[in-house]
Amino acid sequence: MPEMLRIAVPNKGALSESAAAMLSKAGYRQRSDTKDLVLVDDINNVEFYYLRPRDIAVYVGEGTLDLGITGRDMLLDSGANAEEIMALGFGASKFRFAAPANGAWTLQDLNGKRIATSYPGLLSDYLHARGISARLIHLDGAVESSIRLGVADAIADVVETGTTLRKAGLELFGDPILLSEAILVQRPQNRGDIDPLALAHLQQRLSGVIVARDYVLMDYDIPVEQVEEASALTPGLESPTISPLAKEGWVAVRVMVPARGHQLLMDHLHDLGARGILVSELSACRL
Ligand SMILES: Nc1ncnc2c1ncn2[C@@H]1O[C@H](COP(=O)(O)OP(=O)(O)OP(=O)(O)O)[C@@H](O)[C@H]1O
Ligand SMILES: O=P(O)(O)OC[C@H]1O[C@H](OP(=O)(O)OP(=O)(O)O)[C@H](O)[C@@H]1O
Ligand SMILES: [Mg+2]
Repeated sequence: MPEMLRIAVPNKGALSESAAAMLSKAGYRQRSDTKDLVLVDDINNVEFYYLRPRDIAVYVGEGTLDLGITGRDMLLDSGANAEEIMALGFGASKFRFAAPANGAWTLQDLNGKRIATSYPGLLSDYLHARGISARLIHLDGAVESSIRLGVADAIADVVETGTTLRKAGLELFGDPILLSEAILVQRPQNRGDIDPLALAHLQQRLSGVIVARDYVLMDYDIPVEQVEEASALTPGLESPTISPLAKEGWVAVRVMVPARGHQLLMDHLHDLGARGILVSELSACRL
């Protein structure tokens, strides 16, 4: 039996529920009590450690744990030696500058100013690379209040919908500093090997969940003369499966299509002459 894979999972915060849900869909046991710190999944030979997402890159970077789920922004901010190996398609956010509305700020205006942030590592790398010298004010959270309260002139913070910024009377400026999402990280190669087969299975399972989330399975019948045009609309991931139908001159097509916009696709296929168009949700897949 190879050694148990040890995986860190966010214990709370913006990423924790989606991370646990993704692992459950991928067939792994997850904790039922949010106070549990460790969970052993014997069947899959995996041990899950529930940790603060900010600390996960540190544990994995030090090689104490094999793998972890965290935010790309948190990995880069930590400066830890963990390596991003897969984007997980949830927990998307932008890391951006903001300042009081109508101030018409530019990046260069930050020279000599105070910038509040919970991500000082990420921010100082960015400013340094652009030759901007500013004073960083490191706060734990609720960074949007720092300007009104007089400890900063501008902020660099996580923005998802932008609601928090607007409520604080702030507006964005400059390009996004970073586009972040939840990622899978692995420990550096020089900190010991990860069983390659176990890692491949984990990644295949997670990819399967991502694809099952973003695609649906579509079946339709169509006259042979129209099948080429229909296939161009529904090329599938590799290519559509086309089978003969008992009805002369017709074929059946089975193909995966993006979940987003599939109703519009059904309109177009129907206009082309397709009939019996069925859509089924995917619960899992392995490509
Ligand atoms: N709306 C959001 N608010 C905060 N973080 C978000 C949001 N959407 C996605 N994220 C991502 O989630 C991660 C932050 O997670 P979390 O909320 O646990 O951190 P935290 O703000 O430091 O913790 P806490 O708020 O519990 O003190 C980052 O990778 C961030 O990019
Ligand atoms: O663009 P929005 O959708 O408004 O989301 C972004 C806000 O949410 C997060 O705060 P959180 O609730 O994690 O509190 P914190 O600042 O104390 O971490 C983040 O730090 C922003 O303040
Ligand atoms: Mg937060």
